[in-house]
Amino acid sequence: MEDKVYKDYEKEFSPRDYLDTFYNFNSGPVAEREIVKFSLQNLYQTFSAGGLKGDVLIDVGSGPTIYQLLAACEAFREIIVSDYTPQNLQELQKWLKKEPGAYDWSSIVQHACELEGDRSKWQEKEAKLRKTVTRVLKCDVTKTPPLGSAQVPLADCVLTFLAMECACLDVDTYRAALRRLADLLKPGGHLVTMVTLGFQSYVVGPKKFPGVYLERETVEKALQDAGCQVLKCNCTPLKYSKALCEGLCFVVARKSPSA
Ligand SMILES: C[S@@+](CC[C@H](N)C(=O)[O-])C[C@H]1O[C@@H](n2cnc3c(N)ncnc32)[C@H](O)[C@@H]1O
Repeated sequence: MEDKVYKDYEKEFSPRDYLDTFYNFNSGPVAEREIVKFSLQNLYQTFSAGGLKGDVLIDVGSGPTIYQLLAACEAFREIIVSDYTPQNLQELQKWLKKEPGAYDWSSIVQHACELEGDRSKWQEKEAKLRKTVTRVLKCDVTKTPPLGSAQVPLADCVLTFLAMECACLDVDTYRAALRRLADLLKPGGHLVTMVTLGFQSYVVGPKKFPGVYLERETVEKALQDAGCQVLKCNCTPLKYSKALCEGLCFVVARKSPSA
């Protein structure tokens, strides 16, 4: 691997390399598979019966991935996905429109369905998710507003998985980005995030991308200072084989009802 660190997602990030590295559920590294399972389990617990639900969920920094929406698509009427990188948005559209060459998520979708009680319903789940995602938008969490000029309703839930620590290269930028995400929420809405802890960099194909080093306490404080109360913080020492990091943290926070 080169020592050079790439920061320009638009020029350098390959969605297919990313998917092949981190979401090759059947034949990829055990660590990456266990992390997907950890994510799906936490998402299932958060959005299944009796959990969070509502009209609109906005996923910020979706990347080229859909696994993070498999539980939520049962609980929200509409899902808006967004990412900074145009080629990621194209990769998402390919899957949503069932175009030739779209990434095969079926093993991961089957695992999500197994958690819900019936692995065989994976095709229905894919159809449900395709129907529930209504918009695919460009976003930049370092800008205000992060979704640019797109008119979006205030969300019942903002989801952001493994993206803020890549988009923001220092803690102040991370904290500002979380405040922007909280601004997308209705009062009392929920912010659900998965964060790589002790993060330094990750490898996508032949390229290394940087990130910000975050500790659990920094994440919790940033959420509180963005006007959110942390309801759940589930950390694991699981580490990617293709990233320099110390663990992961799944967090559910609630924006103050009076904000
Ligand atoms: C590690 S990927 C995470 C993708 C996906 N959410 C997942 O769970 O695998 C990091 C993502 O952050 C996005 N990103 C980078 N800079 C960004 C910015 N300024 N605003 C929003 N997203 C950004 C990248 O395009 C990339 O999709």
